[in-house]
Amino acid sequence: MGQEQVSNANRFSPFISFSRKEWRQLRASTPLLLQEEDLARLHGINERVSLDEVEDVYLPLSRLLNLYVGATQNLYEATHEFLGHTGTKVPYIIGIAGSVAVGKSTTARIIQALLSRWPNHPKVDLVTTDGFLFPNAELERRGIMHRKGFPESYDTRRLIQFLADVKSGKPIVEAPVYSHLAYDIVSSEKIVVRQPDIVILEGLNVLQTTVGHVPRRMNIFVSDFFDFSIYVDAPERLIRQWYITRFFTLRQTAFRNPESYFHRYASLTDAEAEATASRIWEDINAKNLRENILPTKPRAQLILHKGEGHRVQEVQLRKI
Ligand SMILES: Nc1ncnc2c1ncn2[C@@H]1O[C@H](COP(=O)(O)OP(=O)(O)O)[C@@H](O)[C@H]1O
Ligand SMILES: CC(C)(COP(=O)(O)O)[C@@H](O)C(=O)NCCC(=O)O
Repeated sequence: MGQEQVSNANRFSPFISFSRKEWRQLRASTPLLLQEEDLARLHGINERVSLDEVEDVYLPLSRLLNLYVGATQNLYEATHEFLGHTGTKVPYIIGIAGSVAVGKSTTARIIQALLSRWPNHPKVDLVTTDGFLFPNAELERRGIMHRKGFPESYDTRRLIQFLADVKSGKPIVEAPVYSHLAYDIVSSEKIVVRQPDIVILEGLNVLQTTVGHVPRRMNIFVSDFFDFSIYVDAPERLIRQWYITRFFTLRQTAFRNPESYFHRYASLTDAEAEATASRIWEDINAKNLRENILPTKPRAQLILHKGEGHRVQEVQLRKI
């Protein structure tokens, strides 16, 4: 492609692309500096996340989100004034999508920690969509136990009801909880959302509008409730590697717990662990990525493109 064709392609793309260098400069006027305690908190989330990554990628992102939340809060004030002060405060909702093991939950927790430092939105709650998976008993009844994470394994109706309740300003809204240890929904536990300033909803499925190639029967989508959405992206060969590495870590940690659903994996040799993780990756997670997750990428408002070592190399922001 010649130079002119490249710039034409960019002109018609719905996204503006930033190299890491360009993106990090957008943090320049952020008054926020990271304090020792913030760093400790971020390392508590994931000790492998480097300070460079936080400063170059996540601080500019938190600045952008702060501006967007502030603009929405101003719009809300305008509507409130127009209606004669009858409205209730409703949370700003951010969706985070991407493959299993791409780093959605780490990204969500970093963003939660950084956003809660801004005075106009200190209360930031995090909800994951795994709580909205059908319980194992129901998945078994439907014969789809091997399809966990695929669109049909979620109670999407319930997820949409949850979001509708949060967005209508209901004072207390409950979300169900999934345990990776039990590999099932824990019916005795709930996450309680009490009108926070921001809700981050993280999960594979948050930008989906179809089940496979068939449009969903409901004409309302999870993403209809989002004020902003992020897709965490990386080449499949890297995500596969991260999935296998995480499986090895779990073999030495969580799987050792006799209560773990996958306790039997704790005694696998390295070669067996590699083969088992590769098989689960190929049969379930890679398939789901190709068929149901990757096609939702262009629907996001912002895409984080990761490379080796989870380093974000490029950021794409949707033009308004
Ligand atoms: N920014 C990052 N830097 C280093 N390691 C990361 C980063 N994000 C995620 N990881 C690692 O990658 C793996 C997958 O991350 P996780 O957040 O659990 O993914 P997901 O929620 O998408 O399944 C984990 O082992 C995690 O420690
Ligand atoms: C629970 C998950 C479906 C992820 O759910 P999410 O929070 O993204 O909705 C996934 O982590 C999972 O367990 N998949 C099943 C295959 C596997 O064990 O990797």
